[in-house]
Amino acid sequence: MYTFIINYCERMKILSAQQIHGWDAYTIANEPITSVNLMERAATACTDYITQQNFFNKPFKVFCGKGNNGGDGLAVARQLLQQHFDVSVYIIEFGAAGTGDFQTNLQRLHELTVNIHFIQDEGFFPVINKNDIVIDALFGSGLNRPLKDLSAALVQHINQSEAFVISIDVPSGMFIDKSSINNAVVRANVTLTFQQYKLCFLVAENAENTGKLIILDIGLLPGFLNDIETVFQTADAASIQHIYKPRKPFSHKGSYGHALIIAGNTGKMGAALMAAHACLRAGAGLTTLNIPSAFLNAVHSHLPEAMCQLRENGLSFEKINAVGIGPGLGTGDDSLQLIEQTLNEYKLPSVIDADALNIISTHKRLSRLITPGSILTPHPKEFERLFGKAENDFERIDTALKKSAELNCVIILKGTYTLIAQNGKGWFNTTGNAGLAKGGSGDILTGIVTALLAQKYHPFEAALLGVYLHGLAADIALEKQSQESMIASDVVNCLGAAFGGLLMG
Ligand SMILES: NC(=O)C1=CN([C@@H]2O[C@H](COP(=O)(O)OP(=O)(O)OC[C@H]3O[C@@H](n4cnc5c(N)ncnc54)[C@H](O)[C@@H]3O)[C@@H](O)[C@H]2O)[C@@H](O)CC1
Ligand SMILES: [K+]
Repeated sequence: MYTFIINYCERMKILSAQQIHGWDAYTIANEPITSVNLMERAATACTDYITQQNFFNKPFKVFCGKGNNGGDGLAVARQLLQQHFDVSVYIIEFGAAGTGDFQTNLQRLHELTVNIHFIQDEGFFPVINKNDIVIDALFGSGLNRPLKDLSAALVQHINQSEAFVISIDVPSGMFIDKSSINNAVVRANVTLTFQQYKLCFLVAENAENTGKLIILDIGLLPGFLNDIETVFQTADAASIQHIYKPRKPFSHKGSYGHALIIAGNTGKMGAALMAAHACLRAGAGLTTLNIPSAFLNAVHSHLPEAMCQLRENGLSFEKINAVGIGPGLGTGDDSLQLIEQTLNEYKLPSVIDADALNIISTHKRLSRLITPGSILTPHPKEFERLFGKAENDFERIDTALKKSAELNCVIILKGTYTLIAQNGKGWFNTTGNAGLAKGGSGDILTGIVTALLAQKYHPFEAALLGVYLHGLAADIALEKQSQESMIASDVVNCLGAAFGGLLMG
């Protein structure tokens, strides 16, 4: 089994709604701190953020439910009033009593203002002006069913306004760990969430509703995380540093492996060049490109460090430590043959990308030939061609976890927060930026991960480190480029600084 276990990254676990609740309770019991004081700490973190923004004394309209998310909203409203802001509070009324901490905060707020309104039906909705700042504290991690009736109408009312919206913990109506597609969900400009990433913030389908995500530290005790099992984690600098193996002074090119990149075809030779360039820059001892002979001169003039195998002469895996196959290969019969031969003859893990994945999608029998430990690097469209259409991002992620276990492979599902799935568990990468949304980015990722495999990183480590470095290099490229102007070669040229960044943490 190619499962690789990392357990030194406790604080990056992604929790379910129930576990989040458990973490609050653990902190309350063990710090110890009262529940209402923990709420005060969460509210203070929100108020501090809000008051540091340039809202130029605009009026605040704070919308609260009657759970603890609403309690946060009431505490924020009080703290803003204490700082002399103009604050009105609106509480959605379902007839039931609020939670204890909600009631305590309501009492505290009553001592400061009478500007508190209960919304019993749509007639009570206030006019929301363009100039208002809306604080959305209707529902948080306790949401247990889609919003409907009055609460859905209120969310729609907020969304129809042109006001700037700040959601506390989560945009109201959004589920923490499952899809909220087609539900009524607040469309926030900023979401102030507590302590950790939540799964809902890592998927593209929620991006428009989340707006800018700010993670506020509210001092939940890290000890809780030691003993809990999660399906997902994020990869942080500390975990990546553990993976990274610095080069040894008494080493030679043979110490770092020989990578073979099988890529490129007429009209798409750039993909092969970019993958090989990235492979060289990511540290492979030797890099060989398998290409049609017509492009030999192009490779020698652009990448003199790379060696070439001529495709017409067949494939050779002699002394090859890692294969990367697919970028710019095309989907013709010649490529099908190349892939079939690679899957049949090469018995170490490979990186399988782009057209190689597309060919496997149309010749499903090939998936049975994939060597255990191989790394598949689909973007969402390639993923769907391989494994079927998903109803939403959460379903796609779930399929990636299942397929990684079934095929005994690592699956890199590319996206803003790329998922690295292995044996039913998932890691999300947090480096990178929208400058990577461009042709060539995938080709260089294949080159980087192939180079790391050649250097004898475990496939899961190669995937995690490769994706992290790829994103970090893109972040560093922003020092000289914009997200618009950045091209894949800029990212490759920043790999040196990215490796350097690993050492600094
Ligand atoms: N001490 C704590 O437990 C802390 C909790 N915090 C806040 O507490 C929130 C979680 O609070 P709660 O667990 O009380 O939950 P919420 O405040 O998210 O709301 C849950 C309430 O709404 C009801 N509800 C759920 N779905 C509904 C729907 N679709 N329509 C109508 N009503 C619905 C539930 O039955 C429950 O009464 C977090 O998001 C966070 O904002 C923070 O103050 C940090 C500390
Ligand atoms: K909320």
